[in-house]
Amino acid sequence: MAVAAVDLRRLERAGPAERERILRTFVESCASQGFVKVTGHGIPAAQLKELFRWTREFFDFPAAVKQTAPRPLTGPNRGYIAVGGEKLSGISGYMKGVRDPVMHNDVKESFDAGPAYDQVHPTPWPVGPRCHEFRDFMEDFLEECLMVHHELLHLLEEAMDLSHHELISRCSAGNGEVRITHYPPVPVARLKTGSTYRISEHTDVGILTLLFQDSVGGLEVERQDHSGEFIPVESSSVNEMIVNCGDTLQRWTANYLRSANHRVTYPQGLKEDTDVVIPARYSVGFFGKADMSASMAALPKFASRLSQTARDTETRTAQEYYNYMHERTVAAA
Ligand SMILES: O=C(O)CCC(=O)C(=O)O
Ligand SMILES: [Fe+2]
Repeated sequence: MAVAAVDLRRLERAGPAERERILRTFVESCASQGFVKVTGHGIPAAQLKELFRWTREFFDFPAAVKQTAPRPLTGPNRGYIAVGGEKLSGISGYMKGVRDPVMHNDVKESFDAGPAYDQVHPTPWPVGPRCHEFRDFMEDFLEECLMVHHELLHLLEEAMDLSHHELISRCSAGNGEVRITHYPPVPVARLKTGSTYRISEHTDVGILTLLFQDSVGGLEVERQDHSGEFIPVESSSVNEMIVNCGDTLQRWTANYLRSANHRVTYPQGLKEDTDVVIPARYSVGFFGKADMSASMAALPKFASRLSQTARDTETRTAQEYYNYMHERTVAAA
């Protein structure tokens, strides 16, 4: 049972029936799996190639340079997080209603860049040779992702018969961050114990995540029809973007669109191997977020899917929700 794929380039010349078919595949995949693969998204292949080149170069910077941009412990993700600095298992336990989730180690390092306009939570940029060029590239790429995110939300509005801007109006500021991640080489045996992941099972908190990955593999999503069972999500190239719904979108649609648990572990092709070292893996995600003052409550069209109590109890703003979830992922020093 693979994750469905859509080619948005086909919308350009599609007649009404073909347009409806493409949009239906998109929204139904978001509803049944929480994930969909997207090509024809408009981000040029050359820019994505350059993105992965910069990602590798950044993580090859001396540790002392990366440490000039440490992630602040509060507020949205911004800056550099060294290996061991984040535990996503703090989220999955909470989301599943487990009171004392087993904490797993995540073996990864990452850097998050937020919007240039955000002076409340400015991005700490690294200082050193090539750091200016890195910043320029990342700021341009973030702008590109914000446009694609906006476009995808328009398509979801159309596919779900929402009035114009019903989703967009809750994220008009263009909020979100680009995260580059490096998963260092790791012995497969270490991941097979179940206590260590490249990134442990979690849901994303935002609206849509746009993910680009190299060819190493290991990303898996939990089946919505078989809890606890995970299926691999591979990209045919870095140009094939993986789109997944976050908690915000699940809440706005009263659980119609699914914020599915996902994780990165050893590639399924290495299932039988016990003594190999899995090579380094790189991925880049854009995490679309709501305006900080936006409501987390369901949109009027979906509210009837919830009980009155459930409707009345969701009074948080996006900022309150994101801060609450964020606190759960900061690993104790
Ligand atoms: O590296 C990946 O493929 C997934 C990363 C991810 O799920 C995340 O950063 O939220
Ligand atoms: Fe994720």
